[in-house]
Amino acid sequence: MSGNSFGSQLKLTTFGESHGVAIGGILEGFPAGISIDFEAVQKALDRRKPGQSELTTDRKESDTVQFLSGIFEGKSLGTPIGFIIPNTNQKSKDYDALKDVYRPSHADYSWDAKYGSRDHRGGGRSSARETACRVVGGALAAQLMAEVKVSAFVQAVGPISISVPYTELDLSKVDASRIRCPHPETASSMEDYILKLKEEGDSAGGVIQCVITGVPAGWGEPVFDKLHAELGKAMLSINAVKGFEYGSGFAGTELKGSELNDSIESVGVNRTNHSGGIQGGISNGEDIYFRVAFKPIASIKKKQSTVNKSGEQVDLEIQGRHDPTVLPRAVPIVEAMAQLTLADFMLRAKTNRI
Ligand SMILES: Cc1cc2nc3c(=O)[nH]c(=O)nc-3n(C[C@H](O)[C@H](O)[C@H](O)COP(=O)(O)O)c2cc1C
Ligand SMILES: C=C(O[C@@H]1CC(C(=O)O)=C[C@@H](OP(=O)(O)O)[C@H]1O)C(=O)O
Repeated sequence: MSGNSFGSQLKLTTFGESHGVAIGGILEGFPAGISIDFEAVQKALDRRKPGQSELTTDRKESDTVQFLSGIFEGKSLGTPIGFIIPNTNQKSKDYDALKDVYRPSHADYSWDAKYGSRDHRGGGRSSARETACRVVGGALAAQLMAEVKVSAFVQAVGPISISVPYTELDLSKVDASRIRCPHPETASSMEDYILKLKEEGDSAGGVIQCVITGVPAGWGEPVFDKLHAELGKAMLSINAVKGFEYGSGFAGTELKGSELNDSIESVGVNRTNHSGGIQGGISNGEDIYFRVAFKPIASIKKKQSTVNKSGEQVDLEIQGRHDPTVLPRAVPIVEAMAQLTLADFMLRAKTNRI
């Protein structure tokens, strides 16, 4: 299996299945001499871990990370940082009924078609459990970029969305609601909507917006490795992601050039930021902002019709501990993938000019 690594200069490789002994990762290219803030890493993991509230899966994991290498006396050595997170609360019996039955819109059939066999328990390696390792990598990457602030929040759940731009939101309040939406009235409607669908045995999708401040002009490699292209890959590699747009995105196509162009006030300062802080694949020093679309969770209790491995029709009512929506737990995953992408480009930028 290839494709378990992300990044160029700073590279995260992850391994492990949801119901195996542990998941883990190796972060290569992390510079030596950095004092590691272990508390910040655990705090990020706590925001992603399962079992947080009735808006998330009931699986209870402490997601305590154990560092195995690359750190000595609290500082990075410049050598690969290896780590594991034990799996402690698997309920593999929940998946017995799914061994030979394909869940609609999960990864069951496509994995079987590709590999001929799979660890069906908890979705195996296709489970979003793997994303805990990305959060460790992201929290370490963030420690290389003191000036950069990455803030994600839930902007929409199903048909309910925040109607004001991010510039009018207090992003320090994201964690004030369980859904991680910084607009209190909208957050409450979002939670009601999710809980109603959960009661009906259904699930909800939505949109996460991410805002990044403090990136200087000059990060991003302008041909294949454009900053927005790598951010797009980072986001689209997260489980259940269906779309990515940055800056004016799809809505910008309805404007004229004269309306969309960011008119220039002075060198490095624009009057608007429809570009989303990226021009020609390179950061221009303004806020970077993008949106990520997540589909509703595939594993729902509501009756669905599917087939088993032998091709027989089966009625399926999925049991087990599933998230009614990915959104609140996906917020720290989006942040982590953005942090990994940015730190990689920060290190790459250091070789651009002597
Ligand atoms: C934070 C998070 C939690 C998730 N929890 C579940 C879950 O409990 N049940 C489920 O069926 N899918 C869950 N997913 C989505 C699946 O992992 C994903 O749909 C599956 O791997 C198939 O991949 P795809 O939807 O990207 O095609 C979750 C995704 C994320 C990001
Ligand atoms: C365990 C996590 O989330 C899991 C993601 C997931 C899926 O299909 O992606 C399915 C569920 O797995 P299980 O049935 O084993 O509880 C979630 O709980 C986690 O994020 O750490």
